[in-house]
Amino acid sequence: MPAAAPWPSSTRRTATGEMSIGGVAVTDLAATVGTPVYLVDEDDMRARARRMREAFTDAAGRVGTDAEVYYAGKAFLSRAVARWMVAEGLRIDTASLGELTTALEAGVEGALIGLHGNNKSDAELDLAIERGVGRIVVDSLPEVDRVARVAAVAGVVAPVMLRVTTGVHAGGHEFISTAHEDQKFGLSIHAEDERGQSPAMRALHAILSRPELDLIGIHSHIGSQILDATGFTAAAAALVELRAALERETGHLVGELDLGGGIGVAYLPGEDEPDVAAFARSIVDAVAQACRDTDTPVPHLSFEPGRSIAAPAGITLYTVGTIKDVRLEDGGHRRYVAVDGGMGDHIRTALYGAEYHAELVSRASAAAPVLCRVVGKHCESGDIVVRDVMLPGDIAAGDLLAVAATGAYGRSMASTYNLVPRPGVVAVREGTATTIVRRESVADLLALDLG
Ligand SMILES: Cc1ncc(COP(=O)(O)O)c(C=O)c1O
Ligand SMILES: N[C@@H](CCCC[NH3+])C(=O)O
Repeated sequence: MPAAAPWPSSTRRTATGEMSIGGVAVTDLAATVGTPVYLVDEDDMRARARRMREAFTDAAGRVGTDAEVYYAGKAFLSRAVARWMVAEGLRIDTASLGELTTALEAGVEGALIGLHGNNKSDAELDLAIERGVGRIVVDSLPEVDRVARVAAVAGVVAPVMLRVTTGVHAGGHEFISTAHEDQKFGLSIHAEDERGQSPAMRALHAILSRPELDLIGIHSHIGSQILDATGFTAAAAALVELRAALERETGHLVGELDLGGGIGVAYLPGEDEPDVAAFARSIVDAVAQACRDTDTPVPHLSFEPGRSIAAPAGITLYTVGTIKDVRLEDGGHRRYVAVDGGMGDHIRTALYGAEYHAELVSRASAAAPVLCRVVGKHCESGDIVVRDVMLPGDIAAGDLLAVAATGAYGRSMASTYNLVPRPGVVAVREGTATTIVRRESVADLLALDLG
């Protein structure tokens, strides 16, 4: 049977066609908090986090090691989300001062936080070291010195990993695939300098030469929205080989390998989500095989999924406004259904050509479906939320429309283009709605404007 639309797990429809999530009717929610609004099914997101942790720890246990899962906060982070993740046994991966501070302010211990960034600020490094962050993922050669200097001033030894690029291409759009060589992240394990050393190996040696740094691991993130494990298994083998080569050259056996995030999700009806347990087993088995091939012990493992935990647990709820039928050059029509948000709260369609699914969720309709394009209210013709979707032909102003699987990279990538304030986020669970991120107001935006 083809997969149903990827709504959060607690999604239901009443006999009158009203959608509810977490036991909360979307019509009640729209009436009380307004639209647009992001909803997150707390139980679904937590269950996804738990399943992810179990999948990787079980897979690791089968090959005699253990694994940690760091939730990638870039997908969507708030203090509540950070607490949910830690309560489910995950740690938090951060990539900016804002994410790091949010995790810390949620009460997450520094030791359970990782810090990424290809151009980390002094403030980020200072805070990470001051709060005893469990790992700083070094992304360049100059950063080796920078982290060592901050650690020296603080009088601590900083735990660091090195982010490397393996040449493996994987994932969706070019902008979200990150381990091919011609991009800004990490250091290549391939390109060699005049001494025959790769930039990654050079940086590993540099880290080992600094007493202020403890090289705890090697990291690779190959991309995002990846639907089969082949890229991960190739990257895993490359990391194990690099680790073995470093041991041969220096005698230092790195304790941990991090394979990054990137597991994909279903965005459309008919798409299947990857089986996380099978995914985890393939990756971990590839590590174990490469360790046998190189005669090295299986390392401790870690992973950084974001999208696969957050995306399907969240939706965006909009109110329909202007509807326009536009005549096309081929004589046909396209129905433009404008909603009260748009590319400000939903940039992935414009940025990556991402595809989404939307439905009328405030009532049932027996009207024949028509091909629609859901657009926003911004001053930009590329302001498209859902490029093509069948909606009932009687869709009208005032109807509520929900877009599925917006829980990751929706609110976290939102902007205030056209000075449109960003929507809030409401967590729903067992009939209760809790605002976890307040809706922005025009007054908030004006408060930044000093005249
Ligand atoms: C270093 C790193 N870790 C983790 C992630 C999370 O990826 P995803 O949300 O695809 O799981 C990303 C983003 O792609 C990343 O750059
Ligand atoms: N922002 C990307 C994912 C992160 C890519 C970079 N790490 C997306 O919406 O798909």
